[in-house]
Order: sequence, then C-alpha cells, then structure tokens
Amino acid sequence: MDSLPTSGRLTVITGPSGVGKGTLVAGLLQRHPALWLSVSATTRTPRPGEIDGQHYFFLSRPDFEAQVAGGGFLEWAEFAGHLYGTPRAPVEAQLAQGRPVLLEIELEGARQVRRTFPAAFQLLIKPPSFEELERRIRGRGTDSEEAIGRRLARARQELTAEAEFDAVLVNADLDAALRELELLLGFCDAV
Ligand SMILES: Nc1nc2c(ncn2[C@@H]2O[C@H](COP(=O)(O)OP(=O)(O)O)[C@@H](O)[C@H]2O)c(=O)[nH]1
Ligand SMILES: Nc1ncnc2c1ncn2[C@@H]1O[C@H](COP(=O)(O)OP(=O)(O)O)[C@@H](O)[C@H]1O
Repeated sequence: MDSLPTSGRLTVITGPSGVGKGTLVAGLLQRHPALWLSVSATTRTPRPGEIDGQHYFFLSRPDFEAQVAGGGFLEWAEFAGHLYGTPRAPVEAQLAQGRPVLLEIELEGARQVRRTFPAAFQLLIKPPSFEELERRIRGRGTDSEEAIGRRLARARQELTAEAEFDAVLVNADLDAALRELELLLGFCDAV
C-alpha cells in the first residue's frame, strides 16, 4: 500500500475544471500518505468549506503579485479571472527530503513546470465526454454561472493539449480511474 512511486518524484496533474482532479487526488493521498500535495496560493475567494492554508492560501492580488516579484512561485498562471501559483520553497524542501510531490495545476502552469522540471511526470485527466464534464461542474454546486462559463471555455482549450502529456487518464468510473492513477504513478501493488 505504501511503496513509493518508482517513476519520478514530481508529478503534475492537470485537467479541466470539474473533471475530478481533486476527488482523485484526495483518494490517492488517503491510500498513500507518503505523497505530499502542494498547497497553492490563489486570489479567488474561498468556496464554502475551504480552509486557508489547507485547500489554498487565499491572497489578495497585491500580496500575490509581491510573491511573484520575489520569485516565490515555482509557476503561476491566471485562470478564469484569478491568479494561482505554487509556492516554491515547500516543494523544493519536500523534494530535497526525497518525498514524492504532487502538483494539481492548470495547463499554463504545467507548461512552465515542463521547462523547469523536465523530468516531472505530467498527467492529463480527461472526462468521458464534455457533457459529463458540464454535469460534474454544475453538480458540484460551488460556482456561479459566470464561473462555470469561464471554466467550460477553458476546458475546451485544455482538452486540445493532450499530446503534450506523458499520460492521459479518462475519469469515467471513479474507482477504476483511481486504480489506473496508482498504476501510472508507480504504485505497483495497486492491482
Ligand atoms: N498554474 C496553477 N494552476 C493552479 C494552481 N492551483 C490550482 N490551479 C488550477 O486552477 C484551476 C482552478 O482551480 P479552482 O478555482 O480550485 O477550481 P476547480 O478546478 O474548478 O476546482 C484548476 O485547473 C486548478 O488545477 C497553481 O498553483 N498553479
Ligand atoms: N468518476 C466520477 N464520476 C462521477 N462524478 C465524479 C467523478 N469524479 C469526480 N466526480 C464529481 O465531479 C465533481 C467535480 O470533481 P472535483 O474533484 O471537484 O473536480 P476538479 O478538482 O477537477 O475541479 C464533484 O462533485 C465530484 O464528486
């Protein structure tokens, strides 16, 4: 259950909003607590139930921009009108300790990491169909109509980038997708 991944210690998980990245990553962390998930910074407002420092570090735009200027982010990007970034120091500290690190980030950030960490394993999560993606975003019930529209528009772009990734995983049945994710990350005893 807790053998460490054999394929690269930095893993980047990307995929359109609502595809199930958060759900899959939560399942993975539950099964493999040795994995370390980076907590991003964002300028968007917290959703109900989201906790500062746990789901995100919620920053004002000036504070976020100050961190950008200071080189504090490993990567950062604008998504649906808000800024998102990966704090650099904790990721570097975890990697230095030999711990496998997960980043759950959007496409532009994944592209930046590809340049700075070419050895990272990059995975794209896809929905079984665009209609199902829209159902999931709406079903989650966390976003305004405007936010949903922006996320769906961005999803169309992200889904055209498939060829850039080391692997593509379709999140249709959740349990099957979770098992496939474990195998892709090198948890060999997952079958
Ligand atoms: N580049 C980048 N993208 C991020 C980061 N953190 C989260 N994201 C992405 O930002 C997008 C929006 O995230 P969020 O507002 O939580 O919405 P959700 O994906 O619909 O749950 C998603 O594609 C996340 O993967 C980050 O640190 N950097
Ligand atoms: N395989 C799946 N089948 C059906 N619903 C799913 C599946 N995976 C995730 N979901 C649901 O889809 C919604 C969006 O999932 P979430 O993990 O928040 O997506 P993301 O982090 O990619 O934005 C949630 O309501 C979640 O419970």
